[in-house]
Parts: sequence; C-alpha cells; structure tokens
Amino acid sequence: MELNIRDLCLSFDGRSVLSDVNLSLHSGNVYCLMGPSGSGKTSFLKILLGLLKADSGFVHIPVGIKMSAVFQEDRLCEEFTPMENLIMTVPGYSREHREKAKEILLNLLPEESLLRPVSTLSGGMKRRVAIGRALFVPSDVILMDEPFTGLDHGTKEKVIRYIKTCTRDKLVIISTHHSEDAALFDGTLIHV
Ligand SMILES: Nc1ncnc2c1ncn2[C@@H]1O[C@H](COP(=O)(O)OP(=O)(O)OP(=O)(O)O)[C@@H](O)[C@H]1O
Repeated sequence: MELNIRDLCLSFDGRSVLSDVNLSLHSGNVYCLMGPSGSGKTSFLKILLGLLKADSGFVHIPVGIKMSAVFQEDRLCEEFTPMENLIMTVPGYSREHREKAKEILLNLLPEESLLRPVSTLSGGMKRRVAIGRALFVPSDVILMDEPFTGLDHGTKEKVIRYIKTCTRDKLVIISTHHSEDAALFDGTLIHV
C-alpha cells in the first residue's frame, strides 16, 4: 500500500507552512517527521487525516484504507478508565475486544492503572493510553503527533519496542523533535 503526496502547499495568513511537499510512503515503514516547532508537522498530519485542507496539491490514499491517530493532545475521556477509552472506539462489546484492549494496555502501563479513571493518571500514563488506543483501532496507517511527550527515556524505549512489534506491516508516521526516536524506530526521516 502506498500513500502518494504531490505538490502539497499550505499557508496561513500569507505565511507558507508547507511548500511543494512530494512523498511516496509505503506500508511496512516507519517515517519520522522532523522539524523545528512551527515547521508544519501537525498541519501535515491533519491534512493526511482529512482534518485540514491544503491550499493546493493532493494526497492519494487508496480506497478502504483505515487510519488511526495519536493527536498532540491526548483526547481521552477523562472520567473513563483506560480499558473503556479503548473499547468505546469499536462497535459492540465483546470479550475479544476486552482481551485485546487489556493485552495492549498491559504492554504499556502498570496493571493497577487499567481500571482507574484516566483523570487520576500522570501525563505520561495518559500519553500511553492514547498510544494504546491508536494501536487498538483497526488500521493500515497510524499517525502519531509527538506521542512520547512526558515519557522518560527507559519507558519510551519500551513503548517504541512494543509499537514496532504491533505495526510491522503498517505504515506509521511519527512527528518528533528528537532524532534518537527515529534511530530507535530505525525510521526514515522526513524533514519539514
Ligand atoms: N489554524 C491556524 N491558523 C493560523 N495559523 C496556524 C493554524 N494552525 C497552525 N498555524 C501555524 O502554522 C505553523 C505550523 O504549525 P504546526 O502546528 O503544523 O507546526 P508543528 O511543526 O507541528 O509545531 P510543533 O512542533 O510546535 O507542534 C505555525 O506557525 C502555526 O502558528
């Protein structure tokens, strides 16, 4: 599967943010979107998700492709538990869903945190719930906008190892300020 991005341009108030971006992105790869603050990483991910319209150019996404995302903000339901935040994203309520959600979360968080309201978790723990949700939702493409905010180095390494095992055949795009993240993913750098 391939995502094709051609001649993408975006500006705000006459200021160019993305200028003639051309990329071909393929399944089975991790792409690390690098660039200083304000360079357009979030805007680029929003265009891929269809949440923002480019001024010109196009993104070709094959029909039927499913995407999931970790947004820059956690966008969790604070009064619900991590388990509930994952399970509510899919229709129905099956034992299979519960088991899959638990398996994912146990790889990211301590077991005691799975049934506490998200409002009682630390910032780094919330971030991991948001990552877990993106891994839980059936998807071919996973977009992650600065997913490791609030994670210490050791936790980040563990989380990256787990993301890699879950996404081998998927197309993953991660925006980050840290080149070490790209090295840990063995990812392809995209500079914006
Ligand atoms: N809705 C908007 N209206 C006006 N300007 C905007 C809007 N959204 C983003 N911008 C501007 O576009 C530029 C790129 O923003 P964007 O959030 O894409 O950058 P970023 O690379 O993700 O930054 P960071 O690393 O700080 O998250 C910034 O200068 C920002 O102020």
